Amino acid sequence: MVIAIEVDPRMVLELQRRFQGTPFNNRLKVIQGDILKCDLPYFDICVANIPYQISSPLTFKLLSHRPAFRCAIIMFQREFAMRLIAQPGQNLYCRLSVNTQLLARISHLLKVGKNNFRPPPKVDSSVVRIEPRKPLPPVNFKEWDGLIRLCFNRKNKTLGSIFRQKSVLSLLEKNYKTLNALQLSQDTTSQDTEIVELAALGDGDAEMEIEDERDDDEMEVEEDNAAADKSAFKEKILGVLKQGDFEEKRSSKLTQVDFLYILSLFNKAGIHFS
Ligand SMILES: C[S@@+](CC[C@H](N)C(=O)[O-])C[C@H]1O[C@@H](n2cnc3c(N)ncnc32)[C@H](O)[C@@H]1O
Repeated sequence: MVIAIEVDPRMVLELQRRFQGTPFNNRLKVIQGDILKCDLPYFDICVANIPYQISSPLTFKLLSHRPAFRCAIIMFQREFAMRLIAQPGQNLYCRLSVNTQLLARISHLLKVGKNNFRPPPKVDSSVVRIEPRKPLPPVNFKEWDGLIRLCFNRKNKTLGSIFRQKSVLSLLEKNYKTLNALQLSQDTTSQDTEIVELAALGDGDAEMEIEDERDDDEMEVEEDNAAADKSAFKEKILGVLKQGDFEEKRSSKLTQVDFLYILSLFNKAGIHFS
């Protein structure tokens, strides 16, 4: 059975008209709808000539569909196709390349020049084959994308300089503290919980009083402690990069395996990206 998904009702009618009265008619089901919004049915093979503005969301929608399909043959704008297949060290190697290649094997099948269309569009096209990896690598994809997003924000900088940025350090420190706090709260005994609950029954103003009574010296000590915490955290992050010899490396040259290794080193040190 062939299923066609088409958003434009005129195209739906045209498809149905063309197949009516042919032996293929009862093997074609046309669904009118937006492919990005509808639930995809089970499929084995996908063949698509798509509007190029949905290239990225469609690719990831297909790749997250379960059970995984066997193969997709899709025409994309040439540059998008080149990004999909780009390898470390190539100009177009980017977050899209790393993320799609983690989930699928991608190969370039065919160049389709703009003059093959009437009227010719502004861009050239390419047909690409996408085969989901089976099994998928055992990785938390949210975490993975969090790491890749940071690394490719400035793909030609060294990882050392990316991970020294204040915004990056504070994001990671926030994640680190949140996860530690969650861990702690899971580890607490029921007795501890009771104490916390009882404390919550106390007079809310007590906290205010404590805050008002802190003198300047105490405030300074707290600021010093916070600064020491920050610098210790920075050293922890840089220590992880040094451990894998990644501090001077640039994302534009790193492979899939390198990124998986970096993620595992960070995770082992309790650092998470989502
Ligand atoms: C590049 S044309 C290809 C038309 C035809 N399939 C062909 O190969 O000649 C893209 C088609 O996708 C349809 N389309 C655009 N956005 C869509 C969406 N989000 N979901 C489903 N179909 C969509 C358009 O109406 C159009 O018919």
